Amino acid sequence: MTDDPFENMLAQMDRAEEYADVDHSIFERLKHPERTLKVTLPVELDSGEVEVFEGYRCQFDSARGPFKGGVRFHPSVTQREVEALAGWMTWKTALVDLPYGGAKGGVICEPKELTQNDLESLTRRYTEGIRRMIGPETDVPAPDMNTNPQTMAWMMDTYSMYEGHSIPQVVTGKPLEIGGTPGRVEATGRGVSLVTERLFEYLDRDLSDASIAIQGFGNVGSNAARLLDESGANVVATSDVSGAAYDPDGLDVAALGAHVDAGGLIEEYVAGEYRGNADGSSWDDPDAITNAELLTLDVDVLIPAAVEGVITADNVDDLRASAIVEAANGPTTVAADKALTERDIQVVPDILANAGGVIVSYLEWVQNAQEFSWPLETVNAELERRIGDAFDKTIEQYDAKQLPDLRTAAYTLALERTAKAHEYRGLFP
Ligand SMILES: NC(=O)C1=CN([C@@H]2O[C@H](COP(=O)(O)OP(=O)(O)OC[C@H]3O[C@@H](n4cnc5c(N)ncnc54)[C@H](O)[C@@H]3O)[C@@H](O)[C@H]2O)C=CC1
Ligand SMILES: O=C(O)CCC(=O)C(=O)O
Repeated sequence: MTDDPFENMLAQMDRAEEYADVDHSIFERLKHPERTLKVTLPVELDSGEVEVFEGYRCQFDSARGPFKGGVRFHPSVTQREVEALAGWMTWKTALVDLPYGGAKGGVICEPKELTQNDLESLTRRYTEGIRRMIGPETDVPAPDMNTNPQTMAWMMDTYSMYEGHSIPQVVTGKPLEIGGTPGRVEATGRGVSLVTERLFEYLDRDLSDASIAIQGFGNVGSNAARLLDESGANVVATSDVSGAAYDPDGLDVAALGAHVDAGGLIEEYVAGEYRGNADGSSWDDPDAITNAELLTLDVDVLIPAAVEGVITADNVDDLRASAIVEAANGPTTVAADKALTERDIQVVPDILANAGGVIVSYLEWVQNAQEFSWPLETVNAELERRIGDAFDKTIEQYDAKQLPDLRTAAYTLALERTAKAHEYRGLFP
């Protein structure tokens, strides 16, 4: 089996093809990104050195509307990864029925080693590099790993400088003060929490009795943990790149959030070096475990919310969770997926589970176009309606067609919708 996320995305498509009502020639067309731009980004760092970074923007498919997708800053970014992520964006926007195609961007860098000035210079350089590709009607970036509202503000400002006037809707996930929407920062985590609740309703199980392990405590993982904790579930483990914290009686999610917001690592938290209150003392005393151990905990729900390719043929037999909700993009390889299906472990696929972010990005974009702003309650209600509807349609497809798993159900819907758009538009000769 391959570690290449693009091959994994193609293999997921192949698994769905036999059940999807899609002409094989159009299906073959859907396996190729429309275009990928590679940019070279020389940046003068605060240290005085000039470092040359590399970045990408892949526009995968635009049959259903403008390209849409986040920008990732991470040392392991590759062109293939960005192309896989752009493909997943295409299936995600189709599944949740947004009038968008799919795109993704990435810059190879280690943000932890860069100052705030360095990050601003790099972001502006990257935006300049891809600015002929993006635009409010063509391709609309958003945050992903290691990027945030501040990154989007720099992108919006750089793009606007070249255009000569402010164009807020060129990116989503902006700060509120420059056209962001309430609810975007926590939207992906909120969607993960809503989808987990729906899954438990569908399985006729009680979420308030459930134990949950979440790999990754960044934007998505921490918000999912907070909202699931608030809904009564028991978050027993979480992690970051430094390691994992585990307490079978349940973690103090609020304390962990305060620690991480103050710049703390999970390995410091489990060592008792707590940054959340003035005297540095911690009242939570979890065990230190590894990220690998977190994945195999005996829990009701496992939520991978960090990087792709963490559930593989090598560890799938050791997994003990009875359900998996994929908050990260592409956390499960196809080989592992088949094993999970055979073991009857329900997996809510990434293109459904983490779609809350792009749904609220769409709501931000619509508000920008209308030059009108909505209150948080309206945004959250619309998020719940849209992700709930996509969940129900995926379940209907799964039950009606007796499909092997929820990913196949989600992919058949997404592929059929995207193929239909190609047929109507006549992009297929
Ligand atoms: N931010 C968003 O709105 C969306 C994000 N996603 C996906 O969710 C995942 C997480 O994204 P964010 O929370 O935005 O990123 P983030 O940068 O805010 O947080 C990432 C978290 O994962 C941890 N991490 C990184 N590498 C790791 C590793 N090798 N092992 C264990 N933990 C590791 C980090 O320490 C951090 O806690 C990604 O797969 C991303 O593509 C999906 C949809 C939308
Ligand atoms: O909010 C968006 O437009 C895209 C978020 C994203 O990158 C993702 O869903 O993977």
